Amino acid sequence: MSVLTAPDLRRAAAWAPPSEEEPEVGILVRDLAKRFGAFRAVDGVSFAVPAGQLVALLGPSGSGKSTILRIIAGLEAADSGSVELTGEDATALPVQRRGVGFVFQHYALFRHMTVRQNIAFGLEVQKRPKAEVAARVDELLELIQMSGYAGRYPTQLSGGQRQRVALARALAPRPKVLLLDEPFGALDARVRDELRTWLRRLHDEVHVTSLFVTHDQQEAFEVADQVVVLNRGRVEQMGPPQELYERPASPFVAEFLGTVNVLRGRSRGGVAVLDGGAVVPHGAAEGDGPVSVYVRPHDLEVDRQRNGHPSWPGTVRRLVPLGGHVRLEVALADGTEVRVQLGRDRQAELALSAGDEIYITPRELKVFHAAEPMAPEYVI
Ligand SMILES: Nc1ncnc2c1ncn2[C@@H]1O[C@H](COP(=O)(O)OP(=O)(O)OP(=O)(O)O)[C@@H](O)[C@H]1O
Repeated sequence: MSVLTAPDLRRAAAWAPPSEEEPEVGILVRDLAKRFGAFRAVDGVSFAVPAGQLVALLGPSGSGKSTILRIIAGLEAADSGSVELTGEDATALPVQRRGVGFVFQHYALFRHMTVRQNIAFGLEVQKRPKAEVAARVDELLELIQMSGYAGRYPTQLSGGQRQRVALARALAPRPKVLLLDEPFGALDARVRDELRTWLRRLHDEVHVTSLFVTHDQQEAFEVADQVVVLNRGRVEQMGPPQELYERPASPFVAEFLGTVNVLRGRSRGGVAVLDGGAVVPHGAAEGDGPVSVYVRPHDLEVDRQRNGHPSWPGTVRRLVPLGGHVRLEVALADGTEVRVQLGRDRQAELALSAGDEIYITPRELKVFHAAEPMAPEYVI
């Protein structure tokens, strides 16, 4: 998380927008590295944000997200690596010449300025003609659906409204790229949810290349065209949300993106034998040795009898009704607990209750070799 100061913003807003056509890559970072003392906060990070896309930087706390964003903005200098913004090498450019707009969680609006004055701020620093400023502010007020609030002060707004104004203020000078650092992090869950939907719609209208930092997987999935997953200052994987979810490149990505059952076993000749004795045919992990099998709760089918496919016998320990589906907690033969997500209709057919003996069949699973390096699958 970062805190921007008023001088930071003033410097950034002095940038004058270019008029040339947009290139294909909005943001390109190559081999970025940054240490704080002996600690490697960013450790060889490369990724590209295609022009006009909204990309999320997703990772746990301390994975280096904000540091990367600050390096792209020019608020922090990298030890090595490069940053290109819309095709131009920006590595050595000062913040005011980068053409970036920021929205940060903890950067409050200027309290002594009205909504209109806050949005106009960047344009006034650029000394734009008054009529142009007024027209642009009106346009943005409409875009953020706050035309009726132009004369209010920040203290007279809700948290969600303030962040909308912060976004309009960042967009006013038509930045090349927009950088958002947990912009909804301080808001309550319901408002957060509304603002995500709103941000996605807004982005579909303005198409400004945007990089969005979040530690919340659901937020990244709802808002972003693509997600860059970070872990300990390194990129684990990048891709469209569904692809990451369905084809995680590492155990970290599989575990970070939603609930997953992890079963241990040994692989030999393309077949894994789990510690409990269950057998998993696969072709995924090369070689023999210890493996971890990752399977999502909704990728497990349940039957009362063996169904002809390799299945794992287990006992239902608990059923938790969760509206549209039921969560089963199942103990396998060796006592391993597995979570299964069962559709309401399927539960109506099976009428399961605690203590029932069942067979579960994985539809989809991913096998990782214990020795498999957690290397990113993609590198620019
Ligand atoms: N100025 C600094 N001096 C020393 N250490 C720092 C500094 N800035 C960041 N760090 C450390 O670098 C690591 C990465 O920080 P960063 O803020 O980039 O992570 P993050 O993924 O954005 O985390 P969060 O979601 O908690 O903000 C953290 O361990 C942090 O303590």
